[in-house]
Amino acid sequence: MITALKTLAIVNPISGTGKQKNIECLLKKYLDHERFHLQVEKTGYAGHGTELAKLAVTNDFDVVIAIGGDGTINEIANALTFSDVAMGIIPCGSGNGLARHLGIPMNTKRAIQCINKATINKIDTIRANDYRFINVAGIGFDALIAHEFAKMKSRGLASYAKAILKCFRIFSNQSFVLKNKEIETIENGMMLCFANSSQFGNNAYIAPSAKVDDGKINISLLKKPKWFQIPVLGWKVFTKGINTSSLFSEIITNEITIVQQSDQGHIDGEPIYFGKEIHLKIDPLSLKLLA
Ligand SMILES: Nc1ncnc2c1ncn2[C@@H]1O[C@H](COP(=O)(O)OP(=O)(O)OP(=O)(O)O)[C@@H](O)[C@H]1O
Repeated sequence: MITALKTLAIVNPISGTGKQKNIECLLKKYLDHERFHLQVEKTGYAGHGTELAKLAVTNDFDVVIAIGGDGTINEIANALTFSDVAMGIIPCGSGNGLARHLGIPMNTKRAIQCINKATINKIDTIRANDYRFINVAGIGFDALIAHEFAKMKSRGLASYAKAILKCFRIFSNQSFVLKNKEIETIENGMMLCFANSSQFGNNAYIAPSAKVDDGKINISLLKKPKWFQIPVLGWKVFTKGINTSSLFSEIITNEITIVQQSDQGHIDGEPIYFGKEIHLKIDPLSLKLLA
């Protein structure tokens, strides 16, 4: 007899636009209960996902399913990295960058059916000072957007677009120092992104060649476009072609130190403070993923 995998589903009730309201019914109906012995918990506050996932590790769970967006996934991944517990994903966020990169369906029923057939593989995680992330973090313009977006009353794509427009008007290029064993350079740009996966979310590709299991961090530098360059740049971002833009350059490495002018940053769209100096290091294949 095959024993069912001890599984905890962690639902973020405030992520995205509320697709997860019906999640318990859908899990009951479509999850393979012979393969997964399921318990469901909801997060009650920011950071709760990490606490619940840590409990799952100490209580010998086999799988934790993150139900939310990249912020929820990141909280859970932080607790599961270097453990034997695998993370599954049912995307219910606003951007769902990692889920889209991994090809997980945005439709909840189909995402559950994918989990039924999924296998366990390992992916990289990235350490940035005291933080760890698995999708995309950054400094500069996108960090400012994350801080601005956090102040807004409503989430979703329209609010995000509003935050982008507001920040674009006030933001100018910054200088970033990048140094490791191979390079030491000062670059001017609008933003510097640290990518494990290829996209921010909503199929906005900032690092088209990034892979989550290659042991590398893709550092993408984007210079501020002139207003007339925005339509083409936007089209390139959403068609995986940003690497053909003259405003884009990339460093691919496993470890690097970056010095910025501000102390702001973001991880998977959540505003944080990295400080002026950021040490980035990849931890190859440090997280088990059920996908
Ligand atoms: N009950 C809660 N109340 C308030 N905040 C919460 C609660 N539970 C979790 N959170 C926080 O909500 C944040 C946003 O969630 P999440 O990133 O999953 O959704 P999203 O921003 O809509 O999606 P995406 O990141 O894919 O764009 C998480 O970083 C988490 O810390």
